[in-house]
Amino acid sequence: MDLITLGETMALFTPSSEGYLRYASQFSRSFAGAETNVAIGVSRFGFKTGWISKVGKDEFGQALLRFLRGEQIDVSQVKKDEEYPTGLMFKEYLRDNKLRVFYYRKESAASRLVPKDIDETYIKRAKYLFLSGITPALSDSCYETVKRTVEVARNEGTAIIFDPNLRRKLWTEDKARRILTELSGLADIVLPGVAEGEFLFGTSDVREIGESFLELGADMAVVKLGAKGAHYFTGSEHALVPGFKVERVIDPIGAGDAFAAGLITGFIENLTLKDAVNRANGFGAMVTLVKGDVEGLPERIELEQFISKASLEDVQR
Ligand SMILES: O=C(O)C(=O)C[C@H](O)[C@H](O)CO
Repeated sequence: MDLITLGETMALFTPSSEGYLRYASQFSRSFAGAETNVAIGVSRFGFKTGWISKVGKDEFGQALLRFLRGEQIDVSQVKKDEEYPTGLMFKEYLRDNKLRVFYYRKESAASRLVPKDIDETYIKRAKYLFLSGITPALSDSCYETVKRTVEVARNEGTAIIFDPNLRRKLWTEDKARRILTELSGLADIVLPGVAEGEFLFGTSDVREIGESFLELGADMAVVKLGAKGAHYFTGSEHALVPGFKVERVIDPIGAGDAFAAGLITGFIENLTLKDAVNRANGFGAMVTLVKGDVEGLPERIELEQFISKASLEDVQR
């Protein structure tokens, strides 16, 4: 297995109209979950991925598993909960590109994950483990499950990639800061945005943020700047890899997950760090061109065309 992930994915309802959700009557249904977004991105590049979770024994759970199998993701480690449902999420598009999300995930099947749901041999078989700061926010037992997974990965040499993915709606600031700091220090590679760095360390200085993650114990930090690109930091290297120009952002949600997916494909292929971050920037940019979290995740040929077109435009400028 090249990559495994652990987390919650919900049925996502997107209204066909703009304005307050109270007035919306028609929705399209897809799925949303940072960890499956990452797995889908890596899988579309031809690598073997798996997802560990729980879904309800309900129609949305069934649909989700069918969708992920269609993306070639191994779902053998997904349990079906008899009692608790698959979580739901709604998006609301307001004026001036303001977007709100509403969760119906309290007491969801995934929030009932417990450490004994983790098959240690499955973690051992993977090269990379991707985790986000969303999962430990779901419940105390999810936090314990993440901790156990991290412990197994560290013992077995599976590299841990952690995106703090701060979700303020899910927990208190104090708890979020304490647990995100703890998990960042246990990861090999951390992928924060500047806002998350500021939340954890009280500074918006990119260099200070990158170095603070290394001081916590990570081997590498890649600080994402959105369209401007990303800075990578290791003990010996630090550089900015500029992002790609995008004419019009259609939907920025999922760009961070796409970035993680692109970076992981680069690591699997042993690209140089600069090339891996450049690819990650390409993934992130491409996802914003299309509505939805995963609809814009590229296949290899599409990414190559996107990057070579962007380089050509740079040369002509
Ligand atoms: O907010 C969450 O919990 C999600 O995982 C849903 C979103 O689609 C995801 O975060 C996008 O990164």
